[in-house]
Amino acid sequence: MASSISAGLALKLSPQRLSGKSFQFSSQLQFRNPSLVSYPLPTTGTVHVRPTRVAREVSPTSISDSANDVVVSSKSPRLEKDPQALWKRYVDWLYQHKELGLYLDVSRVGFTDEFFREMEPRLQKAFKDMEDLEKGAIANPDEGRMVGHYWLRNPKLSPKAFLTQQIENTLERICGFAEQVISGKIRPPQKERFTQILSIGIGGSALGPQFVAEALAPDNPPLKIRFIDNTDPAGIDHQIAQLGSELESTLVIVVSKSGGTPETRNGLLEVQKAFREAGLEFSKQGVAITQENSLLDNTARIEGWIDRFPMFDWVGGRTSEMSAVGLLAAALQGIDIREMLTGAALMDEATRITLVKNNPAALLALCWYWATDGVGSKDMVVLPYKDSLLLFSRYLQQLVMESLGKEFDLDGNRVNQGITVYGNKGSTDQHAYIQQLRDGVHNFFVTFIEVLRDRPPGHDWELEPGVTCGDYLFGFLQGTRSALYANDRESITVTVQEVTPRSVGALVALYERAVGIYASLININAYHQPGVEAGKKAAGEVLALQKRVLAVLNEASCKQPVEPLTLEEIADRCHAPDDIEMIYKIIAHMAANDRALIAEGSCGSPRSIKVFLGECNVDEMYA
Ligand SMILES: O=P(O)(O)OC[C@H]1O[C@](O)(CO)[C@@H](O)[C@@H]1O
Repeated sequence: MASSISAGLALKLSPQRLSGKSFQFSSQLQFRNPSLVSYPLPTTGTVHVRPTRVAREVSPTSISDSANDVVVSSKSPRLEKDPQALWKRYVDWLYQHKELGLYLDVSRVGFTDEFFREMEPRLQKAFKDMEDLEKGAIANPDEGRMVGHYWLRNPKLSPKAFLTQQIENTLERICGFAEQVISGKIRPPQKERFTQILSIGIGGSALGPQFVAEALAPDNPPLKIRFIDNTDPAGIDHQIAQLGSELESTLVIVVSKSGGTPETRNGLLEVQKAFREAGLEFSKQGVAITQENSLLDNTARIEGWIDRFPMFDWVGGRTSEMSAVGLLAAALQGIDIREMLTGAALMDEATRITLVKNNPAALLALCWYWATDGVGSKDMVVLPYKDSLLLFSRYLQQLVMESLGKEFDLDGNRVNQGITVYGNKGSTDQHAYIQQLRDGVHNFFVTFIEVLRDRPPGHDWELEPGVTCGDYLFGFLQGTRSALYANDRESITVTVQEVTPRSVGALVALYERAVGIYASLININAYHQPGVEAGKKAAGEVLALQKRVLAVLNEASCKQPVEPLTLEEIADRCHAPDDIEMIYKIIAHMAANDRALIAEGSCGSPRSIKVFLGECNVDEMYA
């Protein structure tokens, strides 16, 4: 029987208390987390709270459902504040990986022992899922493929000997190629050696290499890297202009697993045009990283580019940092890629341990579940206190959000899962948005990334008695952590000794595994991205409509005299009256780029516009 909820206040429902119950409610009721209720959410009526979610108790709450009345008040969870009890919690839960010099502190996340016990069987299932994955289970049912990024750092783990061979051969080829490029054995036609890398790719084909370049490239790398990761023409022009005459000594690496991503294709075409205009032969300076037989692979083969490296079907874009995608660029910048692989392999071993307390990825996943109620109710703010780790949050944004942000769970239930990730670096962000984190809306938890080594040995100095510049950075991290906690804002701290290829490899592996475990806890497929397709498809439709608009305008512009058209007329002649808004946007964009001319009116008042093309393309008319 349905209970009635009388609450005009913002509330946080405790899923365990309300689990499985139905409630009458009025429009006054606001759900702080609408995803806890079944869809769609009406303004009046009955809601059903999804059963069987293991989540935190909201404490203290005043839920009284006597006489069918449920009054729920919102209070932050009470976190332990007694210094001695906190110290005990810190010590009891501190995770350390000795060989990696990595620590994980989850003491400032307030999960209870009861929660931990309840999650234990689900974590054991997650470990089993991860084990199956590593053994080659089809973990991506709708794409019918294995998920094997773990094999990249331990090829012997792969379920087939030929895969082991492929991974090892590719690594050898990457190292050999990088050596030859750096030594000048492989060189551009008109220069002694390559000095620059221009990497073209997007998403998982860019974010890892960008993060690693920022984190690990030496001050004077053998080859400097820059990226084209968008189809923004001005952005592309900027990169090419920055290269200037060094285009002659630029190695262009085109990275695309599918080999057909439009942004990457466009970047390639733009760069090839720049090469032509500079009188350079692109094929002598181009390298492809892509799946065998993709469009990009075939193009590179037919055009005779310098080399091609494989992207394996069983490595997803967002987990491809330890494949050729990340390793080739890193090796060319003089980064020790075998150390990166070692760091990742060590972390992989550590995160296979089935004792939750000794498994840092499981601890992370557990904290995420606690902090977000297992439904993404809070955002993950990632704050590395180290400039070189600036791009870690952006890298994690794709890894976490593209993996976990799913509409349906594995049983087909609509769940709209995910965890929002953002952040830049500390202490810089302290002067931007930490104010809100401390005092404002409580919709996040923080992950601090701490680096113990401030500078290479021998370079430190005290800028005031007893205090270095790095002490300030340390102080700001600790201070922010304390200040947030004092106001019931939870945080995790990951600490590494230094930013090295090994620790960066370990961090990548840590988060890859945490995402895998968390995906299992919330029962979603972390290895596909069906939502991305919707945007791609819609973009394709816009471009198709633009072609029709152009054809209609061309026909009218070829008339004598030219016939400027209103938006309604264009929409009518395109047989797309419902698309008039999009047609308006297409015209406004074309007009801003001098490709359509406004004969009458202005874009500010769409109904007034009459438009035509500056030139009549007769060939187009009869095409
Ligand atoms: O490497 P590709 O195939 O060009 O894809 C780039 C990115 O696009 C996505 O598929 C999303 O569209 C990401 O998952 C991927 O990393």
